[in-house]
Amino acid sequence: MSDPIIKFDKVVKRFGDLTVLDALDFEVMRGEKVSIIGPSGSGKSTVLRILMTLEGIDGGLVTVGGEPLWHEPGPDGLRPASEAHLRKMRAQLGMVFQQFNLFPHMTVLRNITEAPVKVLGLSKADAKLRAEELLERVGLADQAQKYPHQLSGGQQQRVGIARALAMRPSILLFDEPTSALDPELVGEVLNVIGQLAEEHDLTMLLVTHEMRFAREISDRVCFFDQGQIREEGTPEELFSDPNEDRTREFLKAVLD
Ligand SMILES: Nc1ncnc2c1ncn2[C@@H]1O[C@H](COP(=O)(O)OP(=O)(O)OP(=O)(O)O)[C@@H](O)[C@H]1O
Repeated sequence: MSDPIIKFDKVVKRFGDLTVLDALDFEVMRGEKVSIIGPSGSGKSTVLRILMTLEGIDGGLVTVGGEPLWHEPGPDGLRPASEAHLRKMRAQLGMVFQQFNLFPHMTVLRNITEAPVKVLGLSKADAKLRAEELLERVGLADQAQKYPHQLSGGQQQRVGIARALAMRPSILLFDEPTSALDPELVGEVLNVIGQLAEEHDLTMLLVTHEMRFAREISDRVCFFDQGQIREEGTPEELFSDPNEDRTREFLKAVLD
């Protein structure tokens, strides 16, 4: 775990007058499981959306696997990335969204096979095999022919996880994957994410309000505040013995 697979170097992100990321420095090592916690509006989801190439940046450099994400080499140094470069870089990342974002008019199976066929060029038969294995893994082998609206939120989110994994990303991003779920459905989704966290090679970056879960599965927890990492450490350090008053206040508010 010595090689940063994700690196934010003085990254600035603004929405109009609002500076959401303020010269953010942030690294994730290959295979590391990192949770991002922090108050609402502190820029946590923005970090994931930048990595997923859903939002651009206004300054600094993001690298993924050692290559610039939002830039590519040109004759006079780095220039803004082309769509082809973004597409190539995006292939390393998968994202699980808060609102599942499944295609409502496609069956569960098709939701999972669509991108491997269209983007990776897999044959339909191979994509189906891959999808079936993944459905087995998330405990939904018998739901392949259903449509999203026929599933519970927890089941839909497990399809969302299978769909992200079908692209075989080396980095998996989770944006508050349980916050849209009824409380009784949270556990089944956390179980699946917890199993993935045991995979040595997979890098995971998780934005979550589930503090107990973050504590259980993470190698490192980062407390975000006002577009910067205010404090970071092992779960033990951050949750049991935070250094910063701001971290203590936040934890007190969310854990009480
Ligand atoms: N597309 C956008 N246009 C304008 N403002 C935005 C946009 N996306 C995010 N913001 C603002 O940027 C700030 C950071 O948003 P972000 O979603 O990253 O926060 P967050 O820490 O993930 O919060 P939460 O825990 O509530 O999801 C917020 O103030 C948000 O309103």
